[in-house]
Amino acid sequence: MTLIVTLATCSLNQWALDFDGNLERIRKSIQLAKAAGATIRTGPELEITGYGCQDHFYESDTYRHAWEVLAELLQDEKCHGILLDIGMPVSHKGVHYNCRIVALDGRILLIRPKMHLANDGNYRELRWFSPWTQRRTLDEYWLPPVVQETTGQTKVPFGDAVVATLDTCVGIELCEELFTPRSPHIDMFLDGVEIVTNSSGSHHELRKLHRRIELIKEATLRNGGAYAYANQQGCDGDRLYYDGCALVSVNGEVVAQGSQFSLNDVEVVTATIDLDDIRSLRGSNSSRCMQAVQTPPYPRVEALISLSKPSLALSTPLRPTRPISPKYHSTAEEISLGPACWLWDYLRRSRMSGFLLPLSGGLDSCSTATIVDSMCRLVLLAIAEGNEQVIADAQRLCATPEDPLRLPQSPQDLAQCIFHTCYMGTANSGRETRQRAKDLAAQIGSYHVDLNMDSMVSAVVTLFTTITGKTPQYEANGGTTTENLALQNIQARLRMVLAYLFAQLLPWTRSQRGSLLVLGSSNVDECLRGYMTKYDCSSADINPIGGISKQDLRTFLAFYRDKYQLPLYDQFLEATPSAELVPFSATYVQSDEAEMGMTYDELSVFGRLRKVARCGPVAMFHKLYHEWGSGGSGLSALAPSVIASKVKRFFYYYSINRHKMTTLTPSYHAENYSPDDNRFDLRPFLYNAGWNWQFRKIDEAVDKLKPE
Ligand SMILES: Nc1ncnc2c1ncn2[C@@H]1O[C@H](COP(=O)(O)OP(=O)(O)OC[C@H]2O[C@@H]([n+]3cccc(C(=O)O)c3)[C@H](O)[C@@H]2O)[C@@H](O)[C@H]1O
Ligand SMILES: Nc1ncnc2c1ncn2[C@@H]1O[C@H](COP(=O)(O)OP(=O)(O)OP(=O)(O)O)[C@@H](O)[C@H]1O
Ligand SMILES: NC(=O)CC[C@H](N)C(=O)O
Repeated sequence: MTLIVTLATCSLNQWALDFDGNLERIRKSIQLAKAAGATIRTGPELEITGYGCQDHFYESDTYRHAWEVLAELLQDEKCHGILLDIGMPVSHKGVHYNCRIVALDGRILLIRPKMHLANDGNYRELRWFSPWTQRRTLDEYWLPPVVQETTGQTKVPFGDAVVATLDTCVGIELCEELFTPRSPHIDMFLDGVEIVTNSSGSHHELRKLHRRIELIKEATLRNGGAYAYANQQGCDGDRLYYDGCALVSVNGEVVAQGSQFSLNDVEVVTATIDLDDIRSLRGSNSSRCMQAVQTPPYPRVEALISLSKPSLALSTPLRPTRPISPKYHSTAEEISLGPACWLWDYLRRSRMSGFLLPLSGGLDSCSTATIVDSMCRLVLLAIAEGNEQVIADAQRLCATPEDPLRLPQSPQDLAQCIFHTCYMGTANSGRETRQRAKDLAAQIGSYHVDLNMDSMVSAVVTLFTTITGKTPQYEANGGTTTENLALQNIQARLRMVLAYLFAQLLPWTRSQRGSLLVLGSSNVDECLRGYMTKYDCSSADINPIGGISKQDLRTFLAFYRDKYQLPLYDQFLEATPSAELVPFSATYVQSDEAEMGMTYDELSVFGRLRKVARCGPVAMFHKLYHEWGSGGSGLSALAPSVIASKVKRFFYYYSINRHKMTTLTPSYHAENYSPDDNRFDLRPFLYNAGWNWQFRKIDEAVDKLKPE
């Protein structure tokens, strides 16, 4: 007889330590799962506390409140009648674990601690938790009073076990366990487990989803079985955007997939599967059966529930969900959606009134502005779909004394309420950049200010002259490089001061309440090279593009131009990137790439080799010799000495400017070659920029490559 099971997994927009909000989102997901006919529900990793609590996982309050929230869920009868798999931290015998709680009808059946912790890149789970290393072993966990009173239980099994229901067997995996070479699901599936849940706290990185989906498909491809993946979604209080994409795979195929980027706080994804499909596939695979016989059994805890329904006996027959092709966004789409969703969460959760962006008419600040535009479009779509949370948040932001429940009527209308742009010109600013900034602001609908700040610059320079008796000059007027840089940096830095002043007072001038978040727009490449003034407009409150490369930003703007038919973007794409901080003439215009001594495309290559391929100067030279030199596939091979000088120049500038990364504005994490010193790329910031030993080795290699 066919046994049909409806599984529910979900993406929840949890927020670190927001226990009320997290509880309500979990509760809602359980109710939606039940309404969809599901008999088992899984949710994101550490969903009760939020994944990103970080050092709050040292605090006993975090554990105490997690139990209190769990007790509320257990005693809520609307959450009974379904097998629940809920995430929270648990302290056992003085050790902290990242756990899943399996519960049914108000009773806890099992606490399953994570066995393989995530500890690279942005992940630091070993800082707060220990892995449970006792394979297939159970201990007794004595419940805290708040749960004892609720469930009537005093102790429950704690450890590595699976859950036997009346008709099937369920295993549990937590996020990173899927990514390890010897994932627990392999042995669990071999031991007769038919459904594995995976609860994740997995954040977005451009082009990363493929890997995750391949691993999930692979999990059920060789062994047969069903795999239900849940993830957190949204900004839970940090630089990371968790990108949902709850998913169910059966026998190597995806049968259900949720959104990767969304403003919905609760998204439940269900799939109906036929257990017979799993059993018949397994029975026909002889080599798998032989391995299964040899697999040591897992301890089983019993759940007195039948997850399946005999499909033919139902008045409305349930049909297994058909396989689908997984959906992947292009990189440009990912940029238009991920940072936009993150900005919306940040804005509403910070309770600020909107954004202020110094808009220069260049590509970078144009990209930041475009991401805000994308956010406004997403908000309007969510309002049209009746998303109650988005409606409430938009009403708070757009309220007027006359209409406290005012809702924006268009993306431009929303931008007019919350988005402020400011062109801060000097004598060195070009007419074209000023006009482009104005045109872009009009297109997006931002409240735009176009000002000149020469009086401010000359006041500071005059003060300096009065005190020192010296007047710095631009190089073009006979000044030294130092004078030239100082005159540029003072313009750039005063823009930052002005930006914060306007962010604080612009709403007041418009009879609005509150103040604005200052947005930054340095991209990952210029940060890496240090081609920016420390504490200028790069020192903003948050930066949606700080983790995105110039190359990807160009692709993003071209995509946006085509998607919404906005020819104005051509002007930004065609313009030569320039800081416009020195006098220009008929024969000279400042250009980023000329001043940096390298192109943005080269910087992307250096950046990836430095961080992703973990290259020091010598390894980078070797790799680039194969890539760009005569051994490479490129048409115009570069001489070893040319490659050597490019590598040395990069490392020189990277190292003298590394200190700028310590004060980098918090940015949306998007790239695996991000130089973010605070969380992702932990390195010294005082280097011997001569790299004497390393550069000598490069010179020796170049000598060896010279023809005899
Ligand atoms: N090792 C170290 N540890 C800690 N701090 C250190 C330091 N070395 C210098 N510093 C500090 O950093 C300062 C130097 O940094 P900073 O003031 O930024 O100045 P700096 O890096 O010398 O110059 C700014 C760079 O950005 C370029 N730029 C300027 C303006 C705008 C743009 C643009 O794209 O819009 C680009 C400009 O061409 C130049 O390459 C020093 O005066 C000192 O205060
Ligand atoms: N004239 C200006 N008015 C307002 N903000 C400015 C101005 N010039 C620079 N800024 C701010 O300083 C940041 C850094 O300038 P930068 O020249 O590196 O970037 P950009 O002009 O946006 O892009 P690009 O590097 O492609 O020219 C800008 O993104 C912008 O936020
Ligand atoms: N929370 C986790 O275990 C996440 C780790 C995993 N490598 C990921 O990026 O999704």
